[in-house]
Amino acid sequence: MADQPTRRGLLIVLSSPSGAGKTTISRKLMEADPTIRMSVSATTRPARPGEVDGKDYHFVSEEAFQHLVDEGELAEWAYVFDHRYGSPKEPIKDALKAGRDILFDIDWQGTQQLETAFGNDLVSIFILPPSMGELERRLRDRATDSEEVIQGRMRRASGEIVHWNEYDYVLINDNVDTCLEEVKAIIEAERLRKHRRPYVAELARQLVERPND
Ligand SMILES: Nc1ncnc2c1ncn2[C@@H]1O[C@H](COP(=O)(O)OP(=O)(O)OP(=O)(O)O)[C@@H](O)[C@H]1O
Ligand SMILES: Nc1nc2c(ncn2[C@@H]2O[C@H](COP(=O)(O)O)[C@@H](O)[C@H]2O)c(=O)[nH]1
Repeated sequence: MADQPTRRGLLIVLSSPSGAGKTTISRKLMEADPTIRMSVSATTRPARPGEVDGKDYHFVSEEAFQHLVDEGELAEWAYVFDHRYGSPKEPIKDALKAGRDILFDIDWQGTQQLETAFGNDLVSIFILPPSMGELERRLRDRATDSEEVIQGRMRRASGEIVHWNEYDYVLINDNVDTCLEEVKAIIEAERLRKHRRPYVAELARQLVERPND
């Protein structure tokens, strides 16, 4: 059989209120499927203990972030919890061209912007916590933020959740392993969609037009 053209890469977006488990699920997903790369965001928020510059985020100053915006180097950006966060454009273009999938851990504002820019190449997943009480427990148990920051994130949780219906899929992260399996199933199915596999349409046409070949 002739070489099959590479399928188009997918932009996979995970959003949720802070603490529902996006980062946990993203890490496990990339362990399970190393072909998926994480989009490393730029942010003006200070690094948490253990976070690595260039791996978890590109930690930049306000001036450096503004420069990225002015130079058009971000595919989307937004203010989240009083800091600026944005997704670099270049790795997205490279991934799409190479037929690789790229994973985003971003909020609803960024998702709307990527939806406008990349439409058909985007799959968006919203992750709900089982309850607000459990969300607060997870933020507290994570032990990465001050009480003030935790309270701020809890106050803004419903402002994020209210956007659930703008997403293609909505999952409940009660059990991490179950939620991870659901994310994997979504990605598997989305990779098989016909508009991402041009050779399927080509084969179907050939089978109809030249059934005796
Ligand atoms: N299903 C789960 N059950 C119990 N704890 C969980 C579950 N999923 C994640 N956690 C824990 O909840 C905490 C928050 O998870 P995580 O950091 O992945 O959230 P997040 O959505 O990425 O938050 P943020 O938006 O602030 O980055 C972590 O300590 C994580 O280990
Ligand atoms: N619109 C964007 N949102 C982003 C981006 N990177 C992260 N985020 C979201 O910010 C909050 C807080 O993250 P934290 O690491 O400080 O806990 C969370 O909801 C992320 O999804 C981005 O590039 N663009």
